[in-house]
Amino acid sequence: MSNNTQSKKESALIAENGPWAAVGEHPNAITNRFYTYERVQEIVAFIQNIVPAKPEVAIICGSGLGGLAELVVDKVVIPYADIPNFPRSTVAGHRSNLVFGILNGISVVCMQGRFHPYEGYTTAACAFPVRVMQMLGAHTLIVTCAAGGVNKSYRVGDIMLIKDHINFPSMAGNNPLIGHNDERFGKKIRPRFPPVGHAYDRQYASQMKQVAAKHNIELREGVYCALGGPCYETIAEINLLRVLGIDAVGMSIVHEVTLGAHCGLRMLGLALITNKCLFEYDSTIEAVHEDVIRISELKANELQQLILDFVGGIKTNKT
Ligand SMILES: O=P(O)(O)O[C@H]1O[C@H](CO)[C@@H](O)[C@H]1O
Ligand SMILES: Nc1nc2[nH]cnc2c(=O)[nH]1
Repeated sequence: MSNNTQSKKESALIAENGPWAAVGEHPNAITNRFYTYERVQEIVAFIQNIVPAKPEVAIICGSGLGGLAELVVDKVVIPYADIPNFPRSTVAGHRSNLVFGILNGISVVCMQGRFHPYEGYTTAACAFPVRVMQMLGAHTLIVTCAAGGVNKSYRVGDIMLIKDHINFPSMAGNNPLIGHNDERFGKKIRPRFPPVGHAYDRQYASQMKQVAAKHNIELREGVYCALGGPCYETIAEINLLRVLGIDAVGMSIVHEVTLGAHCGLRMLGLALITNKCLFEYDSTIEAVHEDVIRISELKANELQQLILDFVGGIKTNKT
């Protein structure tokens, strides 16, 4: 039996039995059972009925960064609430829309609002839209986020190109790929053990550096780490992260990039440093989400400029 036929059979069984049939399994295994290949296909078909054009680039907008989607022209907006089986964003600073259209000459889909594990979604549910966007036609994924600056030299408002990440939830056994490995996701056969050592595309990273230099925008480059949240970090945790060589901390991105790697997307990540993390016990400042959104919105223009130009470069490379 070919891998494909086996995947189809397993997926049909899973769809038939539903998530309740998986009681006792890892929670992400249950969610993988819910967002089967067929269910993702149904969502894709629903969207294609509304937007026949294929997006080439998928963009996930972080906290307070949804304004990027406003720059899209010839826009078609699909609220998550209208899409069967699509989750909703429940966090301030995240709208709940898929925005399709043209950004600097290239066909894009923007997630105006993402899902985080602390909202009660498993990492697999948080990340499954990546598969939807890939199946719609995207070959590139740009992830953006707000993050706390762990690196002592970082300033509020800095933009960090994500060189690599540390996926703490995954290291603790919470990876969105846990459960059935449906090899039909992605263009090629997708492995049980996908490599993520070069998840962030090196050519894209160097193109982004050139774009930043052109605009005279200082770009940091560093390692992002995701924790489960929703608490911000203790002082001891931040000091631990620093010892580990982490530059910025957040509660997103890593599960999205994991599914992106699994289905063969080229990826670029940008983190906006919205606050400096606490290092000292006599410090009186604490991170607050309202400040995170305020800083994101304040600095959104620069980030948008970088992405706009970068996306234009993808178009140029193609011609
Ligand atoms: O990563 P994004 O979605 O930008 O949001 C970041 O900001 C929120 C905390 O203020 C957390 O959700 C964290 O992950
Ligand atoms: N975990 C975490 N996420 C953030 N998102 C924005 N700032 C922060 C922060 O300081 N810590």
